[in-house]
Amino acid sequence: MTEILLEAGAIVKDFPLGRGKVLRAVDQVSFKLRTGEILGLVGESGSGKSTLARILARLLPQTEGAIWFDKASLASFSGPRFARMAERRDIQMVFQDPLASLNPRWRAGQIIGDPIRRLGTAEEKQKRPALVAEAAERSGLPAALLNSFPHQLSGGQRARVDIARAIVLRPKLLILDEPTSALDASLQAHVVQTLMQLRADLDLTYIFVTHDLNLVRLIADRILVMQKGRLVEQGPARQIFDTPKEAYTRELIAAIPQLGQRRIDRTGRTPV
Ligand SMILES: Nc1ncnc2c1ncn2[C@@H]1O[C@H](COP(=O)(O)OP(=O)(O)OP(=O)(O)O)[C@@H](O)[C@H]1O
Repeated sequence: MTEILLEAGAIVKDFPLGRGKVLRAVDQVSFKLRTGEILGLVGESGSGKSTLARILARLLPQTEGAIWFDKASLASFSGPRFARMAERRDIQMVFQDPLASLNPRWRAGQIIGDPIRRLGTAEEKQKRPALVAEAAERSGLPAALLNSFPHQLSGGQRARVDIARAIVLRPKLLILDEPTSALDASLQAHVVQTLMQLRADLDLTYIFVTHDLNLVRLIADRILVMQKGRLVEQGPARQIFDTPKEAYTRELIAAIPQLGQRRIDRTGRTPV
């Protein structure tokens, strides 16, 4: 059995709606993530996936509950203090819409190197150009594009800039929030292939947030199913697809178009 990398205990997130009312976006979510796993987080739009992902990445504070990462409690480290912690560099997030998340005034190389500037050691800062070049290459971004601004890049290239930024400090965990949803199907497959290769090469653990159950079925080890902020079902991917317990999960699966039509190899090798 591999070690637990992250544990979430009864996470709750309330957003204030005014007049004392709140929207409970995440409701008592608990799960464990093992080192090396690909955990798929699925559920319909508005079910709380992105909110949970942002809480786990420490981009948003939870209202209640605890998060343990690599045996340390993150609950007591929030906001500015967490930003300077070693754990901050070990958990990185890849975003849904890189055009919205990448600084439009920075060149790709500057964006990729930004985590080094903020969180890197003196040695990493000195080696920044080489580390940026390596992360770009691993992410499939041609070196010639490091001088480009985000708007000068294609959607696929922007996704690769965001991935390179996320891996430049060699994190342990990547939280990927619909990283390919802005791309067309063939580009999606290429980017997922790159992610699988990176995971194998850099020993990464993934939490993959997606609407795309077809993709999750192909790549995830375990799946969490969310509905209205609650975790309604969790288990090994095969079990979730073959013998779903909840009616909601059965509905999600029934809505999948053309199950199994795409070919993505978890090891990162190009399918033959
Ligand atoms: N900053 C916020 N303030 C108020 N409500 C919010 C905020 N962020 C999210 N919500 C609400 O929380 C609920 C969960 O949203 P969330 O984005 O986490 O769902 P999701 O499952 O990721 O959806 P999608 O797949 O469409 O991205 C929604 O009702 C949403 O409107």
